[in-house]
Amino acid sequence: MVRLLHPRGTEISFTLNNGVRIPALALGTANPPESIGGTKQAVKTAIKAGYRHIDTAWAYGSEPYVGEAIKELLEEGVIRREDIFITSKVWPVLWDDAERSLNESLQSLGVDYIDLWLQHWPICYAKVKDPHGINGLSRNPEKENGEPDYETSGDWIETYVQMEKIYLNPSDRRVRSIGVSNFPEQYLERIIYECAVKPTVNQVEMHPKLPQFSLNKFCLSHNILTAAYSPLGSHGAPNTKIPLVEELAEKYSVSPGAILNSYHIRQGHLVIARSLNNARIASNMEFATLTEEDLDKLDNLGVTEPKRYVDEKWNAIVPGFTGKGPKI
Ligand SMILES: NC(=O)C1=CN([C@@H]2O[C@H](COP(=O)(O)OP(=O)(O)OC[C@H]3O[C@@H](n4cnc5c(N)ncnc54)[C@H](OP(=O)(O)O)[C@@H]3O)[C@@H](O)[C@H]2O)C=CC1
Ligand SMILES: O=C1O[C@H](CO)[C@@H](O)[C@@H]1O
Repeated sequence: MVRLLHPRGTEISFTLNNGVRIPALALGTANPPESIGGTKQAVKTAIKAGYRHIDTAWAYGSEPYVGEAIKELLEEGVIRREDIFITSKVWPVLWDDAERSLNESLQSLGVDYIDLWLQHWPICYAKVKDPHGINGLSRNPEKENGEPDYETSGDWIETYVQMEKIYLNPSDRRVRSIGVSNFPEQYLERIIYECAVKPTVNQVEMHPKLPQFSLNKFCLSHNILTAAYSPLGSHGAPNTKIPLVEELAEKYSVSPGAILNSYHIRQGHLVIARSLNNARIASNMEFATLTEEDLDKLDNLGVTEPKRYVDEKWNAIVPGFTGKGPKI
């Protein structure tokens, strides 16, 4: 007999510091350009399987496909808008125009509100026209020498200030919660000190090889939820091949992807895993009640085999962000 063990990762939710409920497991949609069209089917498959949280961003180019999937699911009566949770983000080229970012995300997604809206990175990029970019703007503008083209007169906090203004306007219902992404502790401290609205979430790369102990401790003490991106190790899912992860998958009769997701959910963190494959979308939903001993062993990988997979050039200009990009 096949026994269906509950809960699944998709059935667990947490409460943000503003009282909004958030499903613990999200489907990621930062799909590579060559397969971005598959996002629509992946979202439909995921929602039909039980996912209730989709993570996207202005910069991913996936919002129109997420939007098409939602439209069809609503038409088919599979869900109502209020049954699903959508996270989107403001990319640093729109650091001084959060309003434009929000309007374009809403338009692409075909919805009239976003559940969680994040500042994607605490940096300011120059706006450079690019017909092949996102909505006519280069996603990662570069100078002639190949260095990132930053808006040096900009202050990254401006983005959050604009976001909180929209969030705080009682007659504006377009955003239910706001938060940040890729923020080290000292950046969070500045927001907490200078802004009126504490971020609900800080979305960062996190997995056993990058357990983010200090940042998690800080966020917990400020009632900010951490969300783990690239839990599987990003492209090709190298973390699913870690022997300890495979061993635990066998012990709990779940997939390695489920072990990696459960590692976060079990500790009260959100997790975002991406897949375009129906079977993997389903297997990533499984949940294992990992013991403290299992968690300790997984945590130890961060000491013995530390690894960051998403290491963009611009990481280096965010002091405290432990990327390995070139110092500029
Ligand atoms: N805020 C930020 O700056 C960032 C946010 N993110 C968000 O987090 C999401 C997840 O991170 P991401 O970097 O995409 O990578 P993930 O760690 O989710 O890994 C995705 C890769 O794993 C494969 N995969 C998925 N499930 C399994 C499985 N069970 N077994 C084996 N392989 C599997 C996928 O391939 P396949 O499709 O073939 O299954 C894909 O190649 C993003 O999509 C995005 O939404 C990501 C990076 C940065
Ligand atoms: O969200 C994001 O996704 C890409 C990597 O997949 C990264 O540039 C950005 O922070």
